[in-house]
Amino acid sequence: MDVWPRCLERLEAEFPLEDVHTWLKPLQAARREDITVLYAPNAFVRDEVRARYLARIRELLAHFAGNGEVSLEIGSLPRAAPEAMAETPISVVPPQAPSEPFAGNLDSHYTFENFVEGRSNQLGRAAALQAAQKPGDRSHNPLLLYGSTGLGKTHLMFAAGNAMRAANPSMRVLYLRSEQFFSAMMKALQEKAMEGFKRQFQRVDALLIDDIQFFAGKDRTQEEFFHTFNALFDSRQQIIMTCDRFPREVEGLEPRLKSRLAWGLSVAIDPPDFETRAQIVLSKARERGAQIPEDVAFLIAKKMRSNVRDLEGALNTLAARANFTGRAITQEFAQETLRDLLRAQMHSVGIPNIQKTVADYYGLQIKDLLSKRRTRSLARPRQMAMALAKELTEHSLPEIGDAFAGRDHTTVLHACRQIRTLMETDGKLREDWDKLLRKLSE
Ligand SMILES: Nc1ncnc2c1ncn2[C@@H]1O[C@H](COP(=O)(O)OP(=O)(O)OP(=O)(O)O)[C@@H](O)[C@H]1O
Repeated sequence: MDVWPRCLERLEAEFPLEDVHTWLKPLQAARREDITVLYAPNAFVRDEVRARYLARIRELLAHFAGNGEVSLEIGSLPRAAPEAMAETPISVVPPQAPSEPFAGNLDSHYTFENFVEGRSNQLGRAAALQAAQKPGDRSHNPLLLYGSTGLGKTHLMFAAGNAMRAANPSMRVLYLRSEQFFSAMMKALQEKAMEGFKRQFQRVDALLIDDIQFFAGKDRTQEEFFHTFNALFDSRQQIIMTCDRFPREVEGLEPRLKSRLAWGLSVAIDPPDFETRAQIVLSKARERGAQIPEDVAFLIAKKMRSNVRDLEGALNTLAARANFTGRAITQEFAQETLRDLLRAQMHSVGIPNIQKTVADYYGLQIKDLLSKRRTRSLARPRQMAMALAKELTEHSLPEIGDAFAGRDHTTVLHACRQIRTLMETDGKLREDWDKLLRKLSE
């Protein structure tokens, strides 16, 4: 069946590599009469694929095979050995004899070496490195990396796990998405096998748990996780977790769990700045052997601000199209290929949106922001809003000036310079800038 590899190639360009490896690569495809049958190795994968990818798979099959009908089943192709799974649903730790080395389930692709460091992720990287070098040390146990989607939290978590195993190959590092913890626990409950479920964690030296916001509202899972957490913590096993926001802001997480999560070190990962974004594009291009000129990397970095996954998606689209058409990746080619993607990004933020966000952030009215009053409590937020408009939109300085009650373009220029200079010395202002950028990029 040659249609599935082509679909998979597309899916690889569209979804994060880690997800493709976990959910899509393990699928096996066959044709039955006129429909495509996809075999998932277990119910867990089947359900995840159904929920997250099936709609897109249907579209791609319709495109490549002329028929998008698909049946998603559990099983494997006759005679074909199913691919090894990164995880099994009930036994979260791969089964093995005590004397065997721990197989682990880390994605070895994600390392510190291929993580591009910038101001936005410097602390997170340093913390993950520390955890890797001194696992279990109270100064960074548990380590919690938080920030919005696609900013490299999972990458850093894997990098820490891989570094632990590189330094000490016998180290047993287990990676679990929170959904996996949940599903395995539910299954253990149904099968009255909770003791076995709990025991598994005693065998690991470090536990990496991704996206703990998923636990919100799931009381029994939280309780179980709480006990697992305590047991690991007490015996000085390193715990690394990620969350899409600061846990205190996650509604539906139990207070005692929230407080426990904050025991060690919590570090925010912010959206990368322009230079870091450009470096990431260049680094990812090198990794996949694509020839991307710097000006194209700058173009992508300038237009796509919110998340690294989107940057990667843009790069993958370019590389795939260049491969397909045999054309070189130039500025013109990139503009043409990414036109819709770039337009969608630009639409998302306009000057009125920036003014409203900044006004709300500082507790002001928009009319104050636009007024002629020059008190410092108004002037600084106003400058911030202008600088953000320059950073986030394609509007010229005179256009931005116009949108701020007809100010001159030199005023806007001054605001941009002022904010840039202050950011070097004023930590609070820098933090405001980062938070506003994050809000506007969501
Ligand atoms: N600084 C960076 N250097 C290199 N690659 C990066 C960097 N930041 C993010 N990435 C890449 O971006 C992609 C998304 O990152 P990752 O999956 O770690 O995000 P995340 O923050 O865990 O998102 P989510 O909350 O959605 O799980 C990955 O392919 C990762 O390698």
